[in-house]
Amino acid sequence: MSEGKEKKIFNFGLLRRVFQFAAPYKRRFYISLGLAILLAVLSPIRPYLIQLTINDYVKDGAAAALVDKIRFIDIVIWVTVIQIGLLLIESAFRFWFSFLTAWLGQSVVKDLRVKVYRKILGLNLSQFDKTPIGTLTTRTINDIEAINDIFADGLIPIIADLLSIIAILIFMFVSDWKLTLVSLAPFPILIAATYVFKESVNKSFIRVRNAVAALNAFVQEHITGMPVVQAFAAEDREFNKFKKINREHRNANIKAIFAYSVFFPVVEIVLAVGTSLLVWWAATHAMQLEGKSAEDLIGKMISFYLCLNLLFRPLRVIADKFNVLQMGMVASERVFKVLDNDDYVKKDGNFAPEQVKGKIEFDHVSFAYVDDRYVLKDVNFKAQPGETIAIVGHTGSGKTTIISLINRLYHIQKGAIRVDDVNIEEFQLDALRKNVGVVLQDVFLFSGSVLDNITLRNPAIPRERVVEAAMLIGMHDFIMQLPGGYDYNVMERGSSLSLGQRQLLSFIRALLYNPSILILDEATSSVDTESELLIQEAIEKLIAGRTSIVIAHRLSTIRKATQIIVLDKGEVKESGNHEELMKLQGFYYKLHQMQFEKQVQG
Ligand SMILES: Nc1ncnc2c1ncn2[C@@H]1O[C@H](COP(=O)(O)OP(=O)(O)OP(=O)(O)O)[C@@H](O)[C@H]1O
Repeated sequence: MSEGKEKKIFNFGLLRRVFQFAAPYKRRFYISLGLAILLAVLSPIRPYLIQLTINDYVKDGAAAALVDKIRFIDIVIWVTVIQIGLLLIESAFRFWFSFLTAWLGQSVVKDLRVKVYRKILGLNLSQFDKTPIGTLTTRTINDIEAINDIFADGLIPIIADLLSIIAILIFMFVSDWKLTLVSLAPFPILIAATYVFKESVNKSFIRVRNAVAALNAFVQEHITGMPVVQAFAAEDREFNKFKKINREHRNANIKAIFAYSVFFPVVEIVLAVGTSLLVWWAATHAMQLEGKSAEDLIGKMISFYLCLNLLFRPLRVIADKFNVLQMGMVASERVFKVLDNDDYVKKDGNFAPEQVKGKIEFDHVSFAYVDDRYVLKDVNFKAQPGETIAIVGHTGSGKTTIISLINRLYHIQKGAIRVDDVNIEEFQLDALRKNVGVVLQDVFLFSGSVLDNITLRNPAIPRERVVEAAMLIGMHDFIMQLPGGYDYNVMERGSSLSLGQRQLLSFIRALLYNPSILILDEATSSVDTESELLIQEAIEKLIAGRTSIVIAHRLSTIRKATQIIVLDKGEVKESGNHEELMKLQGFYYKLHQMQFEKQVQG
């Protein structure tokens, strides 16, 4: 996002939308606003009481002390008790106010995060191709946290501070406008300093945030890619890059700290000058006045001194709060962009069969991931229930794309894909996907137990069925050898298991869900002969009785396929069974010689 956009503070539409999320907590929201008003009204009372006490009791009391010492002491004690009482009430309200605004912020954050995550879960896969993972993580974690600050440290506290500033100013002006003007004479300096400070801190904050994002992205990426870094002995180079990003992070923070270090002494100096002017004016004028007027002025001077302190307290932090508000607004704009993304998977079909028979048809299908760069061109094929279709072709020919389209991970631009003669667009998405089992080459495992990874935490699948399926696939003995067996904790992304083992686990998963259609992307990695046999047998068991579409890398799978589709640059070059295609001596024949014959030799 450009910095120009970051500057936009008061986008009221945006603010209104943020506050709509507080609607379920309306009562607490209004209570916090009420408290803000109450605190504002309370703020000038203490200075006023002091003024009153000094004017009406202390100076009179001095005279009265000669007459009625006991009565004078009584009054002073009472005034002190009232002062303490007021302070306690104010503190209690302030605690309630801070707690409520923080509570509101956290509740809004909780609701928003659920909404954003639900949205992310439903986004079309093409969105994940376009948006880096780090960005979506930032939206769900950091940006939403910044929205919390709009409530806890932003708008409502700013309203509370402004109201108390206004209340104190009114009191001061009503009490003595000349004295007010004199003591506030250095204020324009403060306003200018606040403005400069706000701008400078804001710029530093943007730099800090970018630096944090860069640090996060760098560490995340390099820990994931550590095998590559170490294998290519790139540690030193990467370490130096890290140091550079880290230095930028420190520099950005130091800029912000510098602004704070200049601003706070400036505030203190302005306060001191204001106080000196107040004392100087009151003292010189008191000397020129006589009797009651002179004594009143002294009372006012003391209460104004308190007022100045009360004024400066919110002023010191208001610039900071404006920054927090501004950050929150920028963050909310980004979060709403995710919420407003209408490229989500539309579950609009209503055909929801329990179990499909498994007929698949690609009817003149053309597809492009981006604009009109078609990666599949006019693809046609049919698979009858129970048949196995093997897709072969060079790398980048569109094999993975074909299998991604069957369960509607992407929408096709031209043609139609039908399952049981019904266009897949007319299926209810869940129903379609329940019928299409997918086993990918790079099996993604979540951190959790082997059992959790097989069932995907579906409580409807009992452990016994998992064991049964594992036995059928031939994985049971292997799993039992792991420490903890089915409860063995698979590390993040399954790195503690080999590629072949991971694929076998996902075979068990597919078998359990018992889909009528199976999509299988065979792992290309070479495994030892024993595992190879295990995998071959498992594949046979897996595809038996289902319509299977296999991106085949094994000659054994290809030979057994009912039909082989030969893809080249997104087009079907040839199709038929192994014998037919070999006889043709065309594209498949050459591919076979190049890719598969070495398997026979090997
Ligand atoms: N998410 C994506 N966004 C944009 N283009 C993509 C995307 N995925 C694949 N492509 C492009 O589509 C074309 C077909 O890719 P696909 O992954 O289907 O090939 P493949 O035959 O499965 O290759 P391989 O055998 O290497 O897995 C390639 O040119 C690829 O660059």
